[in-house]
Amino acid sequence: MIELRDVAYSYGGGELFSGLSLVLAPGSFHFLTGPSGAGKTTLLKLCYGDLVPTAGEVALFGETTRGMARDGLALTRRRIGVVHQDCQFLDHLSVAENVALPLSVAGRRAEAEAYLPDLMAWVGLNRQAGRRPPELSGGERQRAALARAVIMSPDVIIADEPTGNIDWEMSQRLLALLVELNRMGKAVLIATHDLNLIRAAKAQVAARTLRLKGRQLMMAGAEL
Ligand SMILES: Nc1ncnc2c1ncn2[C@@H]1O[C@H](COP(=O)(O)OP(=O)(O)OP(=O)(O)O)[C@@H](O)[C@H]1O
Repeated sequence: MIELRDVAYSYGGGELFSGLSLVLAPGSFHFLTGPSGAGKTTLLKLCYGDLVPTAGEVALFGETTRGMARDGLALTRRRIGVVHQDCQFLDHLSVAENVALPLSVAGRRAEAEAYLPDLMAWVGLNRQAGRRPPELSGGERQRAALARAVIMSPDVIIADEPTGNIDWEMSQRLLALLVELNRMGKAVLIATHDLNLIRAAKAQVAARTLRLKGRQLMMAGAEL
């Protein structure tokens, strides 16, 4: 579904990484780790077409992102749900309206209304649905961001440090949701520093751990 072939990326200075290849198959579960600044967020952005590689190719559902027209890219991106590191919301809208935003923007407001109650219940936020985003705790924000990422029924979920600022219990809850999505057949890719989270996940799913270090992507050892 997502394939990186011999990819390099540079923001203008030296290359962050090069010769990097990766395939995210349907139903796969990957973690991405590596030191701060190694390029994890950059790699995720390449995977969802927010950045185009400076060398090599990224193919999303069989189509390379280089030269993809804006409309085509926007349509393809609907098949990838992204939970961003800072998970920003529109503070003048309710939590439920924020979660429904991708569907509303796509002109599918009726579907959003039909689907929202179940989705809010699934992430455990029914009681918070009418609140404004600034009233949410860190863990609630992450779950709202996950709900927003899955409302378009994407085939792939990409999450950047989803448990960065939340406690262990809440991390476990978020992980359980991601595992459930994976069991429904969705490919999951999570960038994280949290080795305990990776260990907890490996007890539940066949997750692979990729490590970005020294400009290269490696499969992490069995100790993780
Ligand atoms: N828009 C940008 N312009 C120039 N340099 C950038 C830009 N975004 C990121 N960088 C640089 O690229 C490098 C990799 O950044 P990136 O955010 O991908 O790393 P990361 O592994 O996700 O880090 P962290 O774990 O701290 O979130 C860093 O040195 C960063 O300063």
